[in-house]
Amino acid sequence: MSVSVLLIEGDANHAAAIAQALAGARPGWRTVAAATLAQACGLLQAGAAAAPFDAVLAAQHLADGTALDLLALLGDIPALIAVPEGGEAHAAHALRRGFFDFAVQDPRGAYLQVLPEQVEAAITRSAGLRERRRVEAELERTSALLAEKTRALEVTLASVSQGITNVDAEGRIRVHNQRYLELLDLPPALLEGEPPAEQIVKFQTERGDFGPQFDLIEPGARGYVASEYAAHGGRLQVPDVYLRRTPAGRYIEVRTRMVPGGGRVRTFTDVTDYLSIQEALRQSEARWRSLTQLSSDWFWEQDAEFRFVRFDGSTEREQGTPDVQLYGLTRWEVPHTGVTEAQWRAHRAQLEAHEVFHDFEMQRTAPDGSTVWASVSGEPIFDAEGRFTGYRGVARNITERKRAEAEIQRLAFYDDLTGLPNRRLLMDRLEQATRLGARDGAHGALLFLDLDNFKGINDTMGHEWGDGLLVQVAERLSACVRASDTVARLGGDEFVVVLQGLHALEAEAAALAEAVAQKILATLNQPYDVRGRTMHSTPSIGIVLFCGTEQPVPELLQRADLAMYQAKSRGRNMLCFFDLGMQAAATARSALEADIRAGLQRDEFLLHYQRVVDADGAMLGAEALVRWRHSERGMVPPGEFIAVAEQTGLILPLGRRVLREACQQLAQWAREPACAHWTLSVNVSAQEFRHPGFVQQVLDVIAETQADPRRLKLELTESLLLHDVEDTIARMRMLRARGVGLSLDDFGTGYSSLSYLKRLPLSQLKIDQSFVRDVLTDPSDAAIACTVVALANSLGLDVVAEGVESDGQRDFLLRNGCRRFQGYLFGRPGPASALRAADTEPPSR
Ligand SMILES: Nc1nc2c(ncn2[C@@H]2O[C@@H]3COP(=O)(O)O[C@H]4[C@@H](O)[C@H](n5cnc6c(=O)[nH]c(N)nc65)O[C@@H]4COP(=O)(O)O[C@H]3[C@H]2O)c(=O)[nH]1
Repeated sequence: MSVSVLLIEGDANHAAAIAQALAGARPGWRTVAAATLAQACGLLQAGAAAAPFDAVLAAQHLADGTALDLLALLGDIPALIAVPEGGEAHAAHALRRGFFDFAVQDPRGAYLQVLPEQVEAAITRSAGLRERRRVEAELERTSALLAEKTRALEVTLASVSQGITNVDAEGRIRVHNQRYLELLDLPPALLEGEPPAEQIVKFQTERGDFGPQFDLIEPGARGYVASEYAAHGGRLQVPDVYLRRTPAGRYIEVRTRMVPGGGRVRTFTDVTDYLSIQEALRQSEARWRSLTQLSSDWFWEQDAEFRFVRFDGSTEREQGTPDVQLYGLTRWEVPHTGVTEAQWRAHRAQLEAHEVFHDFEMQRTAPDGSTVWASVSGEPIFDAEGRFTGYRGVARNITERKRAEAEIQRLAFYDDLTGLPNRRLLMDRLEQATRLGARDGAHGALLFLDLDNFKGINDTMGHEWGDGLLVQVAERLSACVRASDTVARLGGDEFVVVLQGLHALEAEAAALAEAVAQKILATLNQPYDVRGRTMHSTPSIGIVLFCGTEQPVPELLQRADLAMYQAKSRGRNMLCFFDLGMQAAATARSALEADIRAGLQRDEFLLHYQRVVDADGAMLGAEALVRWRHSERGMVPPGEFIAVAEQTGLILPLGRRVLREACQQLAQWAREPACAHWTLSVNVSAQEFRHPGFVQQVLDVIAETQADPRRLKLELTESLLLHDVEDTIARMRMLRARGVGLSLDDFGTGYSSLSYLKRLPLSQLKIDQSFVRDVLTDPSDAAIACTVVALANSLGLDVVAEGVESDGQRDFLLRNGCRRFQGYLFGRPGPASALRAADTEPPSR
């Protein structure tokens, strides 16, 4: 073998000699001598780079601390130390410290004696030794690494939240962690000595861990039935993943993984919390499902660009649009109505500001053409980082509510029959019109219309025709004015037209208003075709101008109403502007009303009586005529207050008083033989007669006063026949059944219809004094008077002529069959006492 040796000796000559000797003994060896450590270092360094040495041989005296330095340079080559024979002890320290590998015997204590074989053997032994050392070092490092890894594994196993076991091919539990013991509540001692897994199962079985009470309620694919497991002694082939329940009530998910070599690793995970969260989630989803399925609301979600991405709930039914048509669209891209541009802008601004919004209402047309109203509320959605991801919310079909609202609005503000604004809306529009007038200085006009003959039409033809006429009048009125004007129906046959912005000058405005009113007159005068019948109707129109808010709206209406009455009293079918004279009359009327009220309270009303006589002038009875003994005005005749009493309803208390006094008078006469046969007529207004309690009131008064009903005659007027004739007849029959006489006053002046006359249970007709007055001079009045007498006779009724002032009149009437008379010719109305006194004397002619 060719060896390269570095020799180091403190003496250069010695070193060289040794090198030479070695080289001589082994030709081919390279022997290099170094006399100093520094030199040796240099050579070694050079050798490491170029021609490495196989060994270094040093003299014993170098086996001290300095050898350390040398050794540092030796690298991986054997280091020999030459020691004198038996001198190894000297080198022991260096050898022990590993500075040198071997001590080479030098029998004579000189290097010269170092044999090449010794160097070769040293090199060989050194190689083995080094290899062993290397292996040992490697082993040490590996076991240290293993120990470290084992520690790390143990720490890991101890810190994981799962229980873990490793069962080898023989079924012994080789590895387990603390968590495994905790989860299955196993005593640590049970796992000592790597016991067979069956031993654990046995322990658990004995403890009762697998009783039926731990069966999973819903074993399903992932669960297993604990009682079965026990029955199989733990040898049940369990699935790779299953769920078990522990006596502690925890749910453990067990996963088994086979490992190479036949063993298996099991993990035990406590999934109780997970399951309860899952259950809570399931419940929550079930709730959500119930909500969406049972509620008529629907739920929606949009992405960050406000496009629909999800719908839950009865959307198609309620929304009127299938979901699929809405996905990917924004709310404003879905065809809609009922939302103005400004409302959309406001809504989009809200969305862009990521604000919560409530009850945004919109309207869509469903595929079937119906209108669907929806109310939408929503809130923005943000992800975990707070980024806006869209909107979600709820929507509700509010079509019914909208319909109801519209209906309420219609009922509240519009007339049901004609669809025109009603009084409430009219008042509102009038307020607006007067405010507008105040701003722009233009006059407006209020036209108050009443149909002249409407009541007659309604009564004679029926309500259907009356309603039909009103609808057509409404249409014609609307056609006569501008869209900005208002046509309203106040009720019955009363209409109001509000004309706005006519003219700044009053005269001009009046002319314009009159033109419109004339147009209305002409239009409403045209014949109507109602339910196939041609009808005629005319209006009376009252007009009042307004400019600004000076006159309160109710007063304007009142003035127009007054003007309308004026138009009526001037002959109907005409228009009349309001003037202050009318106002004065109205004021006087309300003063009179207050006065009548006070008069009733002060008991200022009394009765005068006017005689009714037979052909011989003998007294048959009398007519009671009310008088008002006014504290300031003296005796006021009924002509001055009856009409107002009728208009204001005061006729009811007044009439009651008259009836009571008349009946008392009758009862009084009954007690006096001379007058016991007298009858007494009492005037009854249509309004009184129609009052629901009237018949009973008459009967009560009769009973109370003990008057003989057969002596009482109620004088009714023809105006009674204008309303509900059947009811009138029924009431009359009730009174007649109790013996009360009924007389038709003023016959021939009003609406008398012969057909009615036949059906009315009357006992007497009165010839109105307007016919009697001119009976001698006016042939037609004479003819009427004679006809009434003939009619009464043919119907078997008494007939009385009233207002007879002259013998001529009396004689004419007598000649023509009239046997009863009343009038100044026989006596003026006066107190009852005067009546009796007069009766004792011959009638004054
Ligand atoms: N020119 C003229 N007039 C004559 C003559 N004879 C009687 N008169 C008047 O003619 C009226 C007859 O009463 P009427 O037709 O029922 O008309 C009555 C009646 O409609 C009503 N009235 C009177 N009293 C009552 C009452 O107690 N209740 C009701 N509801 N109305 C009454 O007032 C009307 C007027 O009553 P009065 O002013 O008392 O006027 C009475 C009477 O004074 C005559 O020969 N020539």
